[in-house]
Amino acid sequence: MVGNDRLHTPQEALKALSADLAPLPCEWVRLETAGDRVLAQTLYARHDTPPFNNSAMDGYALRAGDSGRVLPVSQRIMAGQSGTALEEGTCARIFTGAPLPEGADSVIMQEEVDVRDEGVFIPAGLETGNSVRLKGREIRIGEVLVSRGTRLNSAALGFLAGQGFDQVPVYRKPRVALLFTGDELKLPGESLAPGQIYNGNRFMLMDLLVRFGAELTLVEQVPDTLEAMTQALEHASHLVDVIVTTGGVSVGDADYVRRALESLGRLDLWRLSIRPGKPLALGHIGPCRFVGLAGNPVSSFVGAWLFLRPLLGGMQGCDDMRALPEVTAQAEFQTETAGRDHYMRVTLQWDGDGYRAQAFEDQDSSILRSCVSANALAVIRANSKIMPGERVRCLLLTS
Ligand SMILES: Nc1nc2c(c(=O)[nH]1)N[C@H]1C(S)=C(S)[C@@H](COP(=O)(O)OP(=O)(O)OC[C@H]3O[C@@H](n4cnc5c(N)ncnc54)[C@H](O)[C@@H]3O)O[C@H]1N2
Ligand code: MOO
Repeated sequence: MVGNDRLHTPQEALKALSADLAPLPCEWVRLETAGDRVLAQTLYARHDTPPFNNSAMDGYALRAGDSGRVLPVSQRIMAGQSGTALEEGTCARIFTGAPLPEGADSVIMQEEVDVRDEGVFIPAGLETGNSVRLKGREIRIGEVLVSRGTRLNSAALGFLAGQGFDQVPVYRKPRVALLFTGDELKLPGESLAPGQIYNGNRFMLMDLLVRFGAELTLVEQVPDTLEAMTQALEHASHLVDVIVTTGGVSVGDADYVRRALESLGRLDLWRLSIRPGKPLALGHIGPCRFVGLAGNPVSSFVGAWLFLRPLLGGMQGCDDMRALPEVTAQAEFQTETAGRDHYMRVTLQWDGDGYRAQAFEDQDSSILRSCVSANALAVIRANSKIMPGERVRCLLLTS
C-alpha cells in the first residue's frame, strides 16, 4: 500500500481509515452534556406525548354538541392543574396546555366567543376535536423515540427531556492527542525571533477536533528530532485512540514523522493526489490510529475536514459524519488544475435560484485567510479547466 512513487486518492485514504473502524464503547451521560453526542442505543417512548388531551388555545372547553348557545362557566383550569368532569351544558375556562376535563371534546379560543353576564355564548357549528391536542399525538408509548447513531441536536435533547430522560447512552468520545512539529513555532503571547511564526494550526485544529467530537487528551509541541518524535508518539499511543500530527510529514530534512511512526507501528498510506494536503500519512501504533496532516495551514484544515471528521464520526457511531454533505454551485471564478484534484476554499451563497461559489483569490496552501470565510470546498478534478458559470461540486463544511 505504501509507495513513494504513487499518490493515493482520497477514497483510498477513507478506505484505509475505515478498516476495522468500529464505534467506541457506550457510556451514559447527563442530558446537559449530551449535545452533539451520538446515541449508542435506540431509545423508545416511555409514555405518550403529550401525556393527556390538552387545550391548544386559551379559551373554553366544552362538548361540541353544546355549541350555538350560552354556557355557564363551571370551572377554571390552568396548565399544571387538572379539572373535574365537565357537566353537560356548561363550559370550562381553560388555558393553553391545560388538561381537557373529562366530558369535554373541543376548545374554542376566547377571541371567538361572546362573554355575557349569564355565561359565554359559543357560536354554533364547533367541531369535535377543535383546538385539542390529543394524547399521544407526538409519539406513543413504545415507539422509536430517537435511533441509535443519531447525533443529538438541541431539539433531540428537548424531545428526550420531554420523555423524562435525564441521562442517555452515547458512544464514548474518541481521545485524541494533537502533536505539532516545527521548531519555528511559538505560541501567541510569546515573542517571535527572526524566522519564527505562531502556531496557528494549534488553535484551528483544537477547535475542529472538538467540533468533530474529540476529547483532547494531549496537546503538545514536539522538538524537531527523530528521537523526540518517536518518544512523543510512543507516549501518546498509550493514552489515546487517535494521534494527530501536523507538519514534518513531507520530505524535508526535519520531516521525521513517518520514520518515527514506522519505527513504532506501521504506515498504512502516505501522500494523496490532492491539493492542498498531499503529504497526508495514515497509520497505526498498536490499536492507536495515526493521522499525520501536512504542516501548511490550509493543508491541515482541508485534511481535517476530509479525513478527521469521518474518522471521528465513525468512532462515535455517526454515519452522517462519514461524508460531507454535497451541493452543486455555479462557479464565480476561473481556474485550471494540474495533476492533482484541487479542493478550493469557496464561499457559497444562495441567490434564490441556486448556489454561487466565490473563491478566495490566493488558493496557496499557506494562505489560511482563504479558509476564514469559506463554507465549502469546491472539488475541481485534476487537469481540468473551470470557467465562470460552470457547475462545480461543493462539499459543505458543516461539523
Ligand atoms: N521537495 C518537496 N517539498 C515539499 C513537498 C514535496 O512534495 N517535495 N510537498 C510540499 C507540500 S504539498 C506541503 S503541504 C508541505 C508540507 O510539508 P510538511 O507536512 O512536512 O510540513 P512542514 O514542512 O513542517 O511545514 C510546512 C509549512 O507549514 C508551516 N507550519 C507547520 N506547522 C505549522 C503550525 N502548527 N502552524 C502554522 N504553520 C505551520 C511551516 O512553517 C511551513 O511553512 O511541504 C511542501 N514541501
Ligand atoms: O499538499 Mo500541499 O498542501 O499542496 O501545499
